[in-house]
Amino acid sequence: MTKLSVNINKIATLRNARGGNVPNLLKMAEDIQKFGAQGITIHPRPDERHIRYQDAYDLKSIVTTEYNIEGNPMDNFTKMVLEIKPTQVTLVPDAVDAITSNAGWDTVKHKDYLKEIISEFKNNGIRTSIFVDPTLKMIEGAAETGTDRIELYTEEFADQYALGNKDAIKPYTECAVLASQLGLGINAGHDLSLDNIQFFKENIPNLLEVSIGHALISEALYDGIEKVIAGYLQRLK
Ligand SMILES: CC(=O)[C@@H](O)[C@H](O)COP(=O)(O)O
Ligand SMILES: NCC(=O)COP(=O)(O)O
Repeated sequence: MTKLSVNINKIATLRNARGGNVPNLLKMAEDIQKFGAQGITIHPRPDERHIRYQDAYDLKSIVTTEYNIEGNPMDNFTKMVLEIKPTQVTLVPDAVDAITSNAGWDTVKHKDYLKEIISEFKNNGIRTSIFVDPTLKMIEGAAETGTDRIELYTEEFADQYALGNKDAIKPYTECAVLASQLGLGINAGHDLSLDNIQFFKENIPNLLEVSIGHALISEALYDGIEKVIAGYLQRLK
């Protein structure tokens, strides 16, 4: 089975737009789990433009499924993760000012750095995953860091699939096969959606978890809009 971990960054984006507490991030996290999602993912960024560091602490007691915190292991992030002790930390090499994640780790160049930080998280009982592009060399490098899992960076697959290029799955399948052979667990994420998730799942052996946010929250808006408009019209009669 592949677990669905819902990334709630976009709920926080909406909340922050007005400075109040609507939508309520903690209530949404509770409900998302009540509706069956098997995990909650957050990716706090240094400018706290969506998830705030305080949200990460507040969510600790709300997330009763798998709590996955993603980010670049700079000092503040690492301190926070070690204090919260989520189920999993996913390390992403994004720049401080990145609009969104846009690359995986160079697991060869940064092997020693990753080894050190991964062992610190693991010694604290936190499962580790590292965000990687779908290239065999990066998977081999990942295995040498001691990480429990990798997260395949799926933006390229999602872009190509939307253009009708189903062959774009091939490097992901090859990397998943190699990762399994090397004893790595396999997660995936970025731009996965209702359109592409089934094809992705069917072609990736041993896919343990997907984290999905941007498309899922957008789809929830589209799916909910008819009901909400009807509710307003009813009250305006
Ligand atoms: C690692 C990854 O692909 C996601 O965490 C994504 O980067 C979400 O971050 P934003 O919501 O800030 O785009
Ligand atoms: N790790 C990927 C993630 O959490 C969600 O990415 P996206 O669905 O917002 O692109």
